[in-house]
Amino acid sequence: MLVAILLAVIGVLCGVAPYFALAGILSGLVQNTLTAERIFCYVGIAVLGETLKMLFNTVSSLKAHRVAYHILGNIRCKLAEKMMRVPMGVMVDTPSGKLKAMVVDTVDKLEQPLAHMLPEITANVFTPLCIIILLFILDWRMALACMIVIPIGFLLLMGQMKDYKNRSDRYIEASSNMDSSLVEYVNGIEVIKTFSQTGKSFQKFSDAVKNYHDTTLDWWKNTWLYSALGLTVIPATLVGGIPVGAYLLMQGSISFSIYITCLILSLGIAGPLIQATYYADNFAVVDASIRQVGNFLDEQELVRPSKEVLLTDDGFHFEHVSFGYDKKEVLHDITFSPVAGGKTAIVGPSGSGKSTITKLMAGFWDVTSGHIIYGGQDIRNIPTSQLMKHISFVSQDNFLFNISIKENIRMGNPCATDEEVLAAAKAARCDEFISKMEYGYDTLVGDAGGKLSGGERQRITIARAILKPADVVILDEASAYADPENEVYIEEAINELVKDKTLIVVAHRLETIENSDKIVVVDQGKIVAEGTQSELLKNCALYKRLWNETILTSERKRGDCNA
Ligand SMILES: Nc1ncnc2c1ncn2[C@@H]1O[C@H](COP(=O)(O)OP(=O)(O)OP(=O)(O)O)[C@@H](O)[C@H]1O
Repeated sequence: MLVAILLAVIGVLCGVAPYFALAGILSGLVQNTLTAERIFCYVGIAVLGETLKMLFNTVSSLKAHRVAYHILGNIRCKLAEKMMRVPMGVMVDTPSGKLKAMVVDTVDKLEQPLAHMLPEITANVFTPLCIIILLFILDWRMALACMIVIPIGFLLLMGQMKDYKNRSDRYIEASSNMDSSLVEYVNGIEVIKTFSQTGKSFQKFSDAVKNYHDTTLDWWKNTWLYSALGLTVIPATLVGGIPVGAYLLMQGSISFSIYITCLILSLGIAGPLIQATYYADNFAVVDASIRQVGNFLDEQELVRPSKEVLLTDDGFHFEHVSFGYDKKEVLHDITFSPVAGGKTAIVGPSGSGKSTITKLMAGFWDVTSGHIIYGGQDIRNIPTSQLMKHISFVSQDNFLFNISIKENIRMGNPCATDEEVLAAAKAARCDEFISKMEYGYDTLVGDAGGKLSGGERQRITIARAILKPADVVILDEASAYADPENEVYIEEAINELVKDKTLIVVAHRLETIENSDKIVVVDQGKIVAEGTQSELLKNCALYKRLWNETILTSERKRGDCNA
């Protein structure tokens, strides 16, 4: 960047040459000393100056852009890395449109200032400075006369900086709101159409667009007068220079060539200065953008060590764990141990805290109090990457990346061979439907997305988990894909997944967990009972009620099928 600034300064200095050449021609003309060779020489100086100016500016701009895009790339990578380290809550609570706006648009706003502002502002301030020094060397009275309008013009321009910080904050907020409501509108288009919410949802987006429009217009309404006056006054250097110079000329205290040179040189002050004020505008944008990016980078992280620790076994233990997403506690003093090497089911009414328990095991959030122990260590003392080597987390959200199906499965174990990927897909009962696709395992998920059913997507994510050599499988059992055929396939896939592993399953349909080694019953964030199916049916009224509801639902379903 320093090289870019230096080159820009040299470029600007070269740009002063044509002014000297013009002054030389004019004073030669008036003093009758001009010859054809002199004219040729002056034109040569002017052309050379302009050419060098263009050359230096181009190289400077190239260098500055390279640096700027390097910086933008670094900021974006830092933001993406940060997303991996902040608690999941920060990611869940921030609309995806807002995150997109920050990583793409806010960071993009730094391109202009970085690539242009630093070299050009330096060059544009340096040139007028050189001209002013030259003017003072030529004649200090002419220098003052020419410059008298500049402070007045700047005072007028300063008027537009009134309330600048608030205005630029409002502008960035309005632009980010417009982005996030557009992303929300696009992501939710299916729900919007299904529930005929088109008008209401579109209204939210059009309100955001209107707000952006009003904010921008409001900004210009507040600044245009100051800007117009300032930009008219600053270039008017001749207003002081011509009369004062003429008077000094009549008095005989300056020569005609000094008079003409000063007037022409003074014309070179305003252009770069005005250009510099345009870039100065960017300071507030830089400030607001950096603050927004900085706030995210300063978000508190889940603190984990980087050095791997010794894990003695693959058993989990909850010891007096309490947790709340915000201030409201949702888990209260939970103590239990899933069966190592066996199957533990977590059951309870909706909203009782089952999924939250599993998310805490995967380290997505930190507990408020108490300890979650894995392999003899508090999970806060285990590096995330080490913990994740031991855990496969299969949630209801069957997220597939827009890469080939094969690569989606391979994410479970990047070192797996094609044969291993195929074996996992077969075990997860995916092979049949994948093979029927035109490009088979190489089909891009984006292309196949419309063709994949919810159950098929889930089986692909199970294949991914089968491939991962983890000791513990945490399964947030899906209740959504309950058509009989898929249900059978998914159950078979899950049975393959959990062979010889510790399984912790959040169960919504109790028939699938009746043979568990341990069933933990959760109600309103507390563990109310634990034991086997037969023990709980005897001792736990809540479990008995949930079981009866399950039986009733199954019978109703069977009745429907028979009918
Ligand atoms: N990201 C979140 N931010 C704030 N509150 C949350 C969040 N996720 C869940 N909750 C709240 O925590 C409580 C427990 O939710 P959790 O998802 O663990 O229940 P659950 O038993 O798994 O429910 P379900 O069976 O319906 O999936 C609920 O009151 C829920 O509203």
